[in-house]
Amino acid sequence: MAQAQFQQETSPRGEFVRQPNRFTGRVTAKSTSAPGEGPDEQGRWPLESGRYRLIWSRACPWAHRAVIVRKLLGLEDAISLGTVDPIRDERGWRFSLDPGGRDPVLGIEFLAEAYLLTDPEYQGRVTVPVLVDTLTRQVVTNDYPQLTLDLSTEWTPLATKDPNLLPSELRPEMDRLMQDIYEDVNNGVYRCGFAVGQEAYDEAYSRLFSRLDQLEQRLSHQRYLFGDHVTEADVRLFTTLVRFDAVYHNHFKCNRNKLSEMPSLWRYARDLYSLPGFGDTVDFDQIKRHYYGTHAQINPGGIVPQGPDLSAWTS
Ligand SMILES: N[C@@H](CCC(=O)N[C@@H](CS)C(=O)NCC(=O)O)C(=O)O
Repeated sequence: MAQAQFQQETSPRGEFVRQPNRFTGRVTAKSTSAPGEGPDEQGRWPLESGRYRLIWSRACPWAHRAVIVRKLLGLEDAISLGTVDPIRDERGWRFSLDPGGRDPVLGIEFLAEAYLLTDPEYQGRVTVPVLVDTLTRQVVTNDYPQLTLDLSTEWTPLATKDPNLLPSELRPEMDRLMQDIYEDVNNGVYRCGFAVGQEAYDEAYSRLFSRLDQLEQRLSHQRYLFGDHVTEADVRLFTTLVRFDAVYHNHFKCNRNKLSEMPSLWRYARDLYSLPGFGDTVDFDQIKRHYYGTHAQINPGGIVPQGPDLSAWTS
């Protein structure tokens, strides 16, 4: 069997099995801690404007969704944003885009510093997105699915916009659809790309395209996943779709067809792209350089392809 990109996260059958999210702290107005204090007995950090810093990579779909939701909710002043270099070196994500190579607020060079300060025994991958407490430089959470749900629900007192991304009457159906989209599409493209067994790849590929066919059908008669209103489910699907033709189709072998060959999904993704918070947070150059440049088992030479032509996203 071929060498896996992430040995620790590969099953004996060659499937990619994503590591669990190590840090699961939550920021909420329900915390009984005073401002400036750490989490209360139930692990709840106090809600404070300007205290927490979201770290993202422009390349990463999981981090991208947090940045979109933060913007849609108008939380930019409440939660500051730090950006890592799309190319990791052997020490992982680094702040080499910042002057002096350090995050200007946290003062660290590598994201791993915050992880190890919080858990000196941490041995997993150091991932984005992550919410960091600027007072202690401790990681609050890298639990990206909970993070965006909390932005919509627990951060309401600091939000300056109310896009209603999680309409309560739709929640049960949204949760089911978001789970299907996670398994087959968001994580499905990684299960294709990081599979090191033919069967594991075939299964992930078939689930990915069956789910995309289903979504194509759904979107043939409605503008967004839940009608005329953008919800968090759209944010979650968008961050994978916008990377599809640029990287997943080729680099992760998700190549039955391009997104641009699925008319409803293509119309839908470009519609979202045109909305504030979506297209203006996409950086195709960093996306391509990250994927093609950092997965040595998949693309040993690190060559970043010139194509495809992405101009249709904006035309
Ligand atoms: N936190 C999640 C997902 C987030 C994630 O995988 N982010 C990627 C970027 S898209 C990352 O930070 N990878 C770092 C690495 O692979 O070393 C996980 O632990 O699997």
